[in-house]
Amino acid sequence: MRVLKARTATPATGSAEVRETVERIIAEVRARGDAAVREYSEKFDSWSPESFRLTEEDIEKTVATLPEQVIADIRFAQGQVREFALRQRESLRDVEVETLPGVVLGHRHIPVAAAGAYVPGGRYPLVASAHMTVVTAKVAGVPRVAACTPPIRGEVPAATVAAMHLAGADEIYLFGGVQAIAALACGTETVPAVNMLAGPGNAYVAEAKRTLYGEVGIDLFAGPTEILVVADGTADPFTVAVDLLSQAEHGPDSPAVLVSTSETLAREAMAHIDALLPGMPTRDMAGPAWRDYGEVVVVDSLDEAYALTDEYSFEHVEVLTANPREALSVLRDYGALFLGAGTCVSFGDKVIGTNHVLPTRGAARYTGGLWVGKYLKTVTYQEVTDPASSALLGEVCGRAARVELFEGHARSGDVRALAPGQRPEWAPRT
Ligand SMILES: NC(=O)c1ccc[n+]([C@@H]2O[C@H](COP(=O)([O-])OP(=O)(O)OC[C@H]3O[C@@H](n4cnc5c(N)ncnc54)[C@H](O)[C@@H]3O)[C@@H](O)[C@H]2O)c1
Ligand SMILES: N[C@H](CO)Cc1c[nH]c[nH+]1
Ligand SMILES: [Zn+2]
Repeated sequence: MRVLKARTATPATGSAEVRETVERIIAEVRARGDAAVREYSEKFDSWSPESFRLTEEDIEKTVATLPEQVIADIRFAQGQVREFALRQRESLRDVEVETLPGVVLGHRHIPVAAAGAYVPGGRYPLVASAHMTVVTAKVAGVPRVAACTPPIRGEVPAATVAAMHLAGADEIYLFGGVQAIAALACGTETVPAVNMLAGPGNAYVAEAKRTLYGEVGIDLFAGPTEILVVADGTADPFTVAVDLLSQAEHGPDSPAVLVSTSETLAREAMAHIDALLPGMPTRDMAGPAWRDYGEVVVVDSLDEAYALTDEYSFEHVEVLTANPREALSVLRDYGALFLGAGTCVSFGDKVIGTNHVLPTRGAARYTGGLWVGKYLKTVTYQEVTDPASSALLGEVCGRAARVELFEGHARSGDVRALAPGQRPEWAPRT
């Protein structure tokens, strides 16, 4: 393995500075509600409207400002996301089985009653995150979806508001950052609390969700964007360079990694990046990201490339090789996989229909991305209608509980093992 370019910085996600800031803002919002939300919104976003929640009239006026093509494209993307989410929902069957005569065990998928959908907006208006969070929640059957996004440079992000509205959001708030996450999780005088939070965000937003987990549910840890490209000598180095920069532009803390079996391709891709960066309108993000978090590694075989890719456990993995589909059965740890040159991470981000809210910072080792299943609670139930089965279970339960020294549990089993009218020997004589 040869490293042609190494990263020079460590991401701030989860750093002491981020954790302290997050804890302070959450404590303030918990203690002082709307007043604290307003203070932090003023401080970080120069934003202090009369009400953070948009009225129906505000929403209609905002949607009306947008060109028809923008609305049509939002509808197209939401149609793709909805279609895939519906199919995924259909794949989740309720289960009911009889494991012994008259012993019925089952599970049901019940949507959470209220979900918060965070749509990022600090640097870019992430319109598509509204499709991913709100459409998916609605397909899951969540009755109340409260969506929020920060203003973008002091302006209402009109396309994001339209996307939230068209996706079916029940409430739309214009606030962002930790204060928004805390308001939705803890509730304030004007923001009813939700049961679960979903959506991506910067290091502060991701850390806020992690901190509040337990008090509310969260979808997953979805922080600053990451991309890893696996390429062999058949890949186009220009496409490799363009795709790496496509995600580096998210922010100066977005890692972009190339793992290649071809040193020639790797060097050509690096040269293209150097040539492309100065003319890129988003070079202020992509430039530092590539400089500090860009990596290029040359490996001896695709097997080595796949092993290294699993080690990185990145959010996005593009496979640009002669036989990209091979990676599907080999790779284990990634958020989303993009097979072949016909597609790219940007398709997943915007239009193709898979969800772009994905695990970062190694979370792909234990979870996939957002999907309908994340908004559902899989709960079990049981019923025993055959007295003989109830008696059998009671006997085994009594013995098993006494092995664990749980006399109270054992007695619940005992009473099911008795004939009608019988009393256990441990029952007090009256
Ligand atoms: N993993 C995923 O699925 C995924 C998907 C889309 C986007 N993303 C990531 O989402 C992020 C979006 O970040 P963003 O910043 O543009 O928008 P954001 O909405 O996540 O964060 C903006 C908010 O951060 C707060 N903030 C900014 N500086 C702060 C500070 N110093 N202290 C406390 N709070 C502060 C502000 O209140 C602001 O409203 C990017 O990192 C992007 O890569 C991830
Ligand atoms: N790449 C992001 C996920 O990390 C999603 C996104 C939306 N728009 C642009 N990008
Ligand atoms: Zn992106």
